[in-house]
Parts: sequence; structure tokens; C-alpha cells
Amino acid sequence: MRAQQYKFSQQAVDYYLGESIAQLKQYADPQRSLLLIDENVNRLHGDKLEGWQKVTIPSGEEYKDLKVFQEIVDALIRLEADRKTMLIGIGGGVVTDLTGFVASVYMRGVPFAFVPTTLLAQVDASIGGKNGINYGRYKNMLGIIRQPVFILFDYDLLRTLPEDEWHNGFAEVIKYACIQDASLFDFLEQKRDQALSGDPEILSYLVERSVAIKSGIVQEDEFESGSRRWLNFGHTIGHAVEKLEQIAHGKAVAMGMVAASRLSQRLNGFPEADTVRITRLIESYGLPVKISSNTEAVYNLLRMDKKREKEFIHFILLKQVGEAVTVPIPLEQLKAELESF
Ligand SMILES: NC(=O)c1ccc[n+]([C@@H]2O[C@H](COP(=O)([O-])OP(=O)(O)OC[C@H]3O[C@@H](n4cnc5c(N)ncnc54)[C@H](O)[C@@H]3O)[C@@H](O)[C@H]2O)c1
Ligand SMILES: O=C(O)C(=O)C[C@@H](O)[C@H](O)[C@H](O)COP(=O)(O)O
Ligand SMILES: [Zn+2]
Repeated sequence: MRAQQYKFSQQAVDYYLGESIAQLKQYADPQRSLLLIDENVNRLHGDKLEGWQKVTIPSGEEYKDLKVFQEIVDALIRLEADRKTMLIGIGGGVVTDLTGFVASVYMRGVPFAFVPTTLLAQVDASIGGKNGINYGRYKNMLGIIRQPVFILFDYDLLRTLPEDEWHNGFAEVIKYACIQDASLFDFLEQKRDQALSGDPEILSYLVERSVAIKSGIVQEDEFESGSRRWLNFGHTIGHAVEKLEQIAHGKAVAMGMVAASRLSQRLNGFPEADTVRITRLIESYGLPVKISSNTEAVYNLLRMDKKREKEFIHFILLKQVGEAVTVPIPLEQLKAELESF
């Protein structure tokens, strides 16, 4: 196990990398904590969590909503959770986003921590303090930025992930390579087979490199007025497609990154050969690259992207593999570009 601490504006966050979930009692008191645990994770790994009080959360993106938020609040009241009760979210990004949000508003804020159990949640969703829920057709429309007390990364939990969820996690790892780390991009190309088969050494390297990249960016710009926007590479179109095609976040981001690479080619001098390279890498990790949604429907949804300011969107483009830039693109131009795809 490797312990690390990252300092953010409101508090320091302890990361326990390569720690077993069975050791959770070393970091939180079962008498003063409540586990919010994904139903599948509870079925597969719940036996390692005896002696903890649990609230199970249904599995699926459709449950990251106001109704489940309300059900969790009802459970907290029923269990008489007070301001010192720590909420520990154990699951994928759906559970960590929900847990952080409930914990941030229940009684105006209680402490919270995460045990991310999907690759996507270990490399991305558990880090950086973006907590929130969807509202109708809009992704993460209600939310807050607030940091957990600690994050426990148990790599062994990933062994039970369905193959599809494994692929989804790689979408965000590829994102980090595209926006900040050309050598990670080479590594992902060269070590694809070992990465996809979950080779323990490669896996811990990929999680820890991703955690370091994301934490570094968030430390620099926690409240997203500058470089944190890069973490949204592939998400502007991706979030619209996720809702329209009802697909997993990782897959939607994969398609969004290909679209954003093509846009980078047209508007930012990004080499065509690199769009091809990104597309191939994404496909080679079992992810889709082709958007089938109607262009107008995509445009209508992305108008409400959180990076919009009046009539333009701060769009994330690439300059080269490993270097992102934010470019304000007028909505009308974006619409025309989407139509020409
Ligand atoms: N807050 C952030 O910074 C951030 C970053 C990226 C993504 N997200 C959000 O995260 C969500 C996607 O997260 P996700 O991909 O983890 O999906 P998810 O939480 O829906 O989990 C995917 C599936 O895996 C199952 N599962 C979880 N752990 C398992 C395990 N160890 N073994 C077997 N099955 C397991 C779940 O039951 C679920 O069916 C989206 O809502 C996205 O918007 C948030
Ligand atoms: O942490 C961030 O910042 C990100 O943008 C990470 C994304 O991978 C993640 O999907 C995030 O939830 C998207 O945020 P949003 O502000 O576009 O809803
Ligand atoms: Zn994402």
C-alpha cells in the first residue's frame, strides 16, 4: 500500500493506493460511518465489509438522479445520521457522484470518503471533488465541488468488473494521454494487451499515473476557470451523445474525443495522422468511435454544456497529442461544424 496526500483549497485528501477494502476500518470508524454501496458491489464484495451499516444504491446511470438523492436523504434521517457521520461511497462513478453530493448538502455538509470500484471511478470519478447528479436530459446539472476525506484504491476489486466496464475506464485514461501526456499515449499503444488483460503491474501504473495527472490539474485549478477544463476533452459532444444514445459515460467520451480530434484538425492545425492515431487507439481498447445521433439533437443538448458563456462554448481541442487548448467557439460555428462532420 502507498499512502499519498494531495492538498486542495478546502482540505487535504489522503489516497491509499493498492489498499484492500478489508482494511477500511483503519481509516474510518464503523460506529460513526455509513456505507453507500452499489448493489452489485455489495453482492460481489459485501462479505469483506462486516460490521458496517450499509445503504445499497441501485446500479445504473438512470439512478444518478433527484429521486435516489431523496431516497438516500430519507435513509440518512431514518438512521439518524448526524453532522459527524462520515458517508463512504463504494461503487463506480454513479455512487461516488451521488455520495459526494448528498454528503455536501445533508445538514449543510458531512464528511465523506470513497472506495471507487470501477476502473473509471479509480482513474477519474473519485478524484477532484466534482459531485453531482443529472437533471432530466442534462448531465451533472446539479452539483458542487467538495473534496472527500480519503480515497481507498483497491485494485483487486476491479477483477470482477464486466469487460465492458473495463473498456469504459480506459476512455478516461486515453483522455489524460491526449491532453497531457504523450508518453502515456505511447505506453497505451505499446502495452495494450497487458493493459486490457489487467496485468497487475501495468494496471497499478495506469491508475497511479492517471490519479497523478488528474490531481495535479485539479490542484492547479480546482474550480474550473482554466486548465481544469481540459479534463472535459471529449465531454461536450460526449455528454450529449451519452444522453441521446443512452450509452455508458466511457463510450460516449470515446466518441466525443474522436469528434473533438477532428474538430482540432479543422480549427487548430491538429495533424490528420494524429486523429487517425487517436481513433485507432480508442478502437483498440474496445470503444466506439462513430456517433449515430442526429446532429441537431446533439447541438440542442450541448447548448446547455457548463462551459457555455452566452453564445460561445469553451471547447477543448488538441494542439498535438499530449497538449490540450481551450478555444472559445461560437455556438453557430459549432453547429455548422457538426453538420459538416
Ligand atoms: N465526478 C467526476 O469527476 C466524474 C468523472 C468521470 C465520470 N463521472 C461519472 O461517473 C459515472 C460513470 O461511472 P462508472 O463508469 O463507474 O459507472 P457505474 O457507476 O454506473 O458502474 C458501472 C457498472 O459497474 C458495476 N460495478 C461497479 N464496481 C464493480 C465491480 N468491482 N465489479 C463488478 N461490477 C461493478 C456497477 O454496478 C455498474 O453496473 C457517470 O455518471 C459519469 O458522469 C464523474
Ligand atoms: O473532473 C473534471 O473536471 C472532469 O471534467 C472529469 C470528467 O471526466 C467527468 O466526466 C466530469 O463529471 C464532467 O464534468 P462536467 O462539469 O462536464 O459535468
Ligand atoms: Zn468523464
